[in-house]
Amino acid sequence: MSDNEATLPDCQLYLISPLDVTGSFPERLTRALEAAPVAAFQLRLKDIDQHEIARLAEPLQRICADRDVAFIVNDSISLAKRIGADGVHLGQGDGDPVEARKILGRGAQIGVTCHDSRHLAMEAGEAGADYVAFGAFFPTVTKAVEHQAAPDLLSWWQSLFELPCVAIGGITAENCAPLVRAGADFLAVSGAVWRDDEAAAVTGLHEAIANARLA
Ligand SMILES: Cc1ncc(COP(=O)(O)OP(=O)(O)O)c(N)n1
Ligand SMILES: Cc1nc(C(=O)O)sc1CCOP(=O)(O)O
Ligand SMILES: [Mg+2]
Repeated sequence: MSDNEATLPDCQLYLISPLDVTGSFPERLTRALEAAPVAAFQLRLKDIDQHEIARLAEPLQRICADRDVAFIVNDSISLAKRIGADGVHLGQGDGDPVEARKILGRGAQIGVTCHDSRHLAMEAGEAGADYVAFGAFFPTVTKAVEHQAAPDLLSWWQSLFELPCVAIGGITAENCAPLVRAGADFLAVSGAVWRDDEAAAVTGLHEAIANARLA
């Protein structure tokens, strides 16, 4: 192990779903999860009613469970509860982490979007979140973003707090090194995985993380 590797936290992949998980998506998810280690998968669907999301979630949840990948639901505490997800990701307008903890229990993984804000992240930590998410680090077409984060936010967080931090927004194998080297515990990635060959993309990200830790 190099000196750099010893001082950096482990950095794991956290995949975010595309908005369409119908058709061949379950096969694509399987390929992605079998290409290289992935820690978590977030089901991020928009403008679809909860019954339909629950129906779409079922095979994906099974694929994740079979491979020990945490299955996180975006936006909705009630949906996470209903389908027995491993956790929920909450944006600033999506609900209270304290309430999520009461409803989902001690074992649930609760993540909170903190944009580029140290204050929001400390608040989320105090509210009992299991991770804080900072972003967007790079331009993204997956979502219209209003906040831009820089790697020094990750270094600052890492130097002061034990709570894991997630980096999100436009992350690719080509641009992820500064985030890994700044101490991101997880890289959350959507477009770079699903826009083309998902297995090659996951392998590429995994290799890029390993190389960044060695450099
Ligand atoms: C890991 C992770 N980080 C941030 C987000 C963004 O959440 P939010 O701000 O609620 O925006 P939407 O994803 O709901 O559009 C996320 N989903 N996951
Ligand atoms: C869902 C999401 N939240 C962001 C934030 O900054 O909070 S950026 C983002 C999009 C992530 O997808 P991609 O990897 O395709 O950029
Ligand atoms: Mg949200």
